[in-house]
Amino acid sequence: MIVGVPREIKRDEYRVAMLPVGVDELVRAGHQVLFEAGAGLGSGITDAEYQEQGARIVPTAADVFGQAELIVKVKEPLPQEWPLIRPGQALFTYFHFAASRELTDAMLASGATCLAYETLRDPQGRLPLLTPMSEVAGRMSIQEGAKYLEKPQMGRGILLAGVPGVAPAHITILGGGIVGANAAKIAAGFQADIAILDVNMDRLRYLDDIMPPNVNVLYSDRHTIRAQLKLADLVIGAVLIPGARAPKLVTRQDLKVMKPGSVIIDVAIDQGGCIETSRPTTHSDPTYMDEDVLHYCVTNMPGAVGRTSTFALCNVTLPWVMQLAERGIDDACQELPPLATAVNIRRGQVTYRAVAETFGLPFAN
Ligand SMILES: NC(=O)C1=CN([C@@H]2O[C@H](COP(=O)(O)OP(=O)(O)OC[C@H]3O[C@@H](n4cnc5c(N)ncnc54)[C@H](O)[C@@H]3O)[C@@H](O)[C@H]2O)C=CC1
Ligand SMILES: CC(=O)C(=O)O
Repeated sequence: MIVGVPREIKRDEYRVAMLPVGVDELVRAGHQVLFEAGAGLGSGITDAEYQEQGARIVPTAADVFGQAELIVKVKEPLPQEWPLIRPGQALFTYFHFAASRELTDAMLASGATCLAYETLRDPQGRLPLLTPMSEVAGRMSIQEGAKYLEKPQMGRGILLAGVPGVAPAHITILGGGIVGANAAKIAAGFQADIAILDVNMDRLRYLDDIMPPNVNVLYSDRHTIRAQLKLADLVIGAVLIPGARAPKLVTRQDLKVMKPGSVIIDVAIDQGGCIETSRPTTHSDPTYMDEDVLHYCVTNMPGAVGRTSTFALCNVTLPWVMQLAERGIDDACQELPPLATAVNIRRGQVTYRAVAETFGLPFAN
């Protein structure tokens, strides 16, 4: 199979979808790998390093899309890339379809098979291709929150840890999954005062067992969320209903009870965001003020720490790329149930129920 890796063109996206070891494995198995020139540079990997493993470097994205049967990417294709996608081609990347009707329509029209990293489920029900980036974003959310709570960044002027005689910051984390647990772990190290809210009681019991005493776990309902918003200096949005648009747990009206200059990091923005006032931002222009609350809603947080994130992502994607190349796209998806759960769109039809329901589109099983 010809596998292609284009350069990521999203703003401030420094990840690349394959490491030199991935090229080595594919070439050893008899496949060809095409790389767009410079694709790895944001993560500190040169064309020569890929070439040494047998990759063919081509000058443009059009060369990659024009020849490859399987495109392996990091972020969703952007409008400039849409015309390059061919019917029958397969794309393996983050899509987050529920956040964008335009992207969904474009991929339906393309005739391609779209395998989304974020919905691939393993036999234990976990999301192994989302997990490493959620670990990165969860950990990053606290360092970004700490920065934006500083007064020159428009925050309240609060130090997460406090000092002897002055209370630490209160951090409310909506959703206690991978992002939430990683955010709590880092925030706990800062000695902040933390509450994690979730609707999954088993998860809350588990977090209660493993977290230090400055982390409390609470059941997530309207009243508890509102009570927390009054206390919070920093809110982390970390809920997920896989494949679906994120539920809006906080309305514009709710923000009125928050302290002026408090900060929201809505990590769930890639699925539309869990705060009514959230809208996507970029690393170059990450924040805006609404209702006196500073919002940070960057849709590719791990892109800023591209080198760490590239290694973390490629460690988990490569085995699935190998399966797709070895078995062929359709056979791999029929024979391996986790790959079937990644297929969101196939040849003009929506094949992921939550995406179909989000947009009222027909669902094809
Ligand atoms: N902005 C970015 O760059 C990145 C965003 N993400 C996103 O972060 C979000 C969270 O991801 P993960 O932690 O991996 O998901 P996860 O599935 O591990 O955790 C989500 C949690 O939300 C909980 N939840 C669902 N409904 C809830 C409600 N009403 N109230 C409270 N909790 C609720 C679930 O029970 C679950 O524990 C996803 O949208 C993911 O795509 C992940 C990585 C990077
Ligand atoms: C999960 C995701 O959207 C990202 O890592 O950018």
